[in-house]
Amino acid sequence: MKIYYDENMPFAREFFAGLGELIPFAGRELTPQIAADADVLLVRSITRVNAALLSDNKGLQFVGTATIGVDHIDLGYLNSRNIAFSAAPGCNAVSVAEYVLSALVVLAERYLLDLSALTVGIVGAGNTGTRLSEKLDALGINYCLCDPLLEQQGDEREFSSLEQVLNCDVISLHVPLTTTGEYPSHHLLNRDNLARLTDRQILINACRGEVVDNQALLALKQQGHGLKLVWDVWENEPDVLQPLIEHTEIATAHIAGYSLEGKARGTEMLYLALCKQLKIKPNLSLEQFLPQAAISYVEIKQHFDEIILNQLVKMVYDVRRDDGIFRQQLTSQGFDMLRKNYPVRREFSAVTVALEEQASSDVPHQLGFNFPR
Ligand SMILES: NC(=O)c1ccc[n+]([C@@H]2O[C@H](COP(=O)([O-])OP(=O)(O)OC[C@H]3O[C@@H](n4cnc5c(N)ncnc54)[C@H](O)[C@@H]3O)[C@@H](O)[C@H]2O)c1
Ligand SMILES: O=C(O)[C@H](O)[C@H](O)COP(=O)(O)O
Repeated sequence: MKIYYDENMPFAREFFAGLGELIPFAGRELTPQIAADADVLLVRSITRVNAALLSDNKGLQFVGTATIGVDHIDLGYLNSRNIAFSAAPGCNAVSVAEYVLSALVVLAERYLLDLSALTVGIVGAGNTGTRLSEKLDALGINYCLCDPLLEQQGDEREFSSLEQVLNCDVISLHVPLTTTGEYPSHHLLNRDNLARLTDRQILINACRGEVVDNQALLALKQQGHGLKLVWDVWENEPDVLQPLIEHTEIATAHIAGYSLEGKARGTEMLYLALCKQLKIKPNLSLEQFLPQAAISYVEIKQHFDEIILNQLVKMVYDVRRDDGIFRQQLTSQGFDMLRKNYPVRREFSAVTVALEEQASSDVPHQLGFNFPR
């Protein structure tokens, strides 16, 4: 069995070597000719899987994407050919939530904001929006959720309309990119509703670039609008709208979900899905492969407070590192290379936090850090 896999998929060799012959490919360079003899095709979001790519392939049995988003996959086409498919829902939701949290901590310090006095509007209350809301709960930060689809399905959480959420101090977008259905998200934020945002608001896009009209946003910023932007995803990646960068507070190369755990969980989920498809009992798990974090144990010797918490968050992940790399190296490296060479980043769960008075605070644990046993 020939298993083609994106070279940017951590631990692919470890997980799939026992299942067939492994052939790596560069995500944007896969052609119909190369893909012609694949039995299994494992991609990430930069490979468009559709009739054009699979025109020469007659034997494909399984397609997997080690990502949450599936907007690069023609699901109808795979279905029409009876090709099994699996995505990796939730694999990097924690990673994105930690990206947003790091951005909030950095902006709070930059502008002397009291985070506990702000309300965060979360658009899209699925895996990522929910992980973010849990972390905000841990910190006592208010939030509103907007997700008309979940609301219609009877999800019991309290929901707000998009209109209401766009009044929040922080707006964080976590929807899939869709162009059809009752609530398409393409240009969900457009010239009209962007213009209604105020100078004091923060807009975070870590879902898909096309959810916000980037040209309209640039025009607004060029008129001197004070809206603060945290921008991880861009319309038309990898050819991003470069003039927008100077108008952002934090700009990154679509890496919000790029914690080692987030990417590797995607690989593990595809391994499990492929084993199921092949009716093989899985015998590997991610814990076997994840290395210990470079800083894996922290002892806090004084009363746990907001200052310590902010230091802790930034110690594990300071989003300014990725913002700096993006601004300095986008031109020389290119968007895709920045992503390919992304430095290791770990999730809070890779770090054990010991408090001298262990009972003094539950916050680190609720935020996702480990407690010592
Ligand atoms: N920047 C990154 O690295 C990164 C990482 C992971 C995911 N993403 C993107 O974020 C998206 C969301 O991830 P997720 O894990 O939460 O997905 P998910 O499918 O678990 O949740 C998405 C939620 O959005 C809701 N939704 C759909 N259209 C909506 C609309 N118009 N208005 C409000 N809500 C709407 C859905 O009902 C669903 O509950 C993914 O589809 C992916 O494109 C980006
Ligand atoms: O949809 C997702 O899971 C994320 O956007 C993911 O981080 C995309 O990463 P890529 O497949 O482009 O490496």
